[in-house]
Amino acid sequence: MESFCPIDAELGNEVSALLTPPPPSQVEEYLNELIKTSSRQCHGIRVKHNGDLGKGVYADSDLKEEELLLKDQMLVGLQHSSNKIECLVCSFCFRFIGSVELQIGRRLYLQELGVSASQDCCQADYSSDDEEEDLGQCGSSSSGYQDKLPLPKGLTQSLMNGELSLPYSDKFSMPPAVPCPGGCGEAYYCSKLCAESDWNSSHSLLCTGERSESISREALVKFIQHANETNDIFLLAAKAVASTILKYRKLKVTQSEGENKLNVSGSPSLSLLLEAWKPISVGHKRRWWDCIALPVDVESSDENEFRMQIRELAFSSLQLLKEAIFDEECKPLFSLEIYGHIIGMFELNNLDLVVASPVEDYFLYIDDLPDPKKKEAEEITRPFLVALGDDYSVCCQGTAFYPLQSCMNHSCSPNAKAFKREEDRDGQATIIAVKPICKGEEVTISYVDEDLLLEERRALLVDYGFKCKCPRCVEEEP
Ligand SMILES: C[S@@+](CC[C@H](N)C(=O)[O-])C[C@H]1O[C@@H](n2cnc3c(N)ncnc32)[C@H](O)[C@@H]1O
Repeated sequence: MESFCPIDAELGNEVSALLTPPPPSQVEEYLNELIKTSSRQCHGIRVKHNGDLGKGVYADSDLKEEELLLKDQMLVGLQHSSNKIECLVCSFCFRFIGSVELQIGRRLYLQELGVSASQDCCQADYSSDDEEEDLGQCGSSSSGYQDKLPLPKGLTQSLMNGELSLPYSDKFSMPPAVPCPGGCGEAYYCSKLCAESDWNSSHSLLCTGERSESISREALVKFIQHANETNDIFLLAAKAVASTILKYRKLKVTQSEGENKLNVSGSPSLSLLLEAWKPISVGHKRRWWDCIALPVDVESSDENEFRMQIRELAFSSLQLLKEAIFDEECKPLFSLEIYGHIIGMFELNNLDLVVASPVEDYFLYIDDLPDPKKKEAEEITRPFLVALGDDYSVCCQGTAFYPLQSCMNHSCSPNAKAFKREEDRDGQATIIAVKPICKGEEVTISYVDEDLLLEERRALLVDYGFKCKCPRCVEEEP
């Protein structure tokens, strides 16, 4: 039987007010204002509605091939839980942090311990000004010893604590790891600014440390564990809920101070909540369990049951989140309808978050050194390379919602693409023109690999809930 969410029944009007998309003119105004903010580096584009496909991005001037169109800052993003073992990045901007030695040492150390994604792999102190290691807390030491060539005992620790430095690693310097001010020992940052920004935007509610502002740290740990064991998209949904609650509280303080009174109608708390919810309200969304594509191993006769199971999973996650960060004034945010639509929005819009690893650059640099420098350096670096194995450098991988990039519609012969250049070493989305684009033309990207055949592309686009009818698809249709 379907689980019943009492908040959906009790606050049906508030929930539907939150889920009703704002009028197109308001959406365009909000998004075009984002384009104007200088930090986004937008060039010659704007968002407007197109009757059939909802909103889209259009060229506002003639654009050249390879021109940078947009560097979009994420609204919310996360590094996949499994990837946290592979690399240490800033929990806010996703830049690599620490040092080449720390990146390599930490990865080998966790590999040796056999730490898996669902275990806590981040509970070590990497802060630059603290010499003392805190390695004892780091995961299980029971099993899963790597099949790669292990290093002599103590070497990985020497790398991690800075006793051992690798040749030429100073050419690949990274910002020192700043620990979370809340004391969770899980989040690290590239700067105090990123730590503060994350704290203020969502982490103060989602931190499991002593300074956490959640209502129950124990419940929060259970919520995080459940997400790590099932689907880490729940962690992203929690960020969206937490950031809305924190925005609501800030708006309330501003209003009570009498500054900048909001011109709002209806009950004050709903009006404030709608304002706080605005960044999410403009995203295209459907319920997660309605829009998620049926996995290939699920028979179509089992579709209803599959969708029901997804709904139940979301319900379990929501109950855990509610125990951890519930706020009576923001109660509608804890309805299953809202939770399902937030995750559905990620399903339909998110872009993979990828940041290249400086560890790869480091080993390539050593490989390119002239002899005898190369030989000397390799004598020291080779054992580490061998211990790391073929996948010696792994990029940061995650998922993020980008407010402007998510307005770009799909084409199987797109005129733009998401493409990280050499200098793009953080979690922002970079969109580049791949053809000249004329003023007024729609800017499109491909949601799937364009080199696939029509049927393969169509199968993948089912995830986004539409059948592509771009000129290429029409032409290729038998
Ligand atoms: C990332 S959003 C793109 C922006 C969207 N049009 C909006 O209004 O927010 C993806 C959704 O846009 C629609 N869409 C994008 N490209 C499309 C296309 N080529 N044909 C039909 N629908 C498309 C689909 O509903 C898809 O799930």
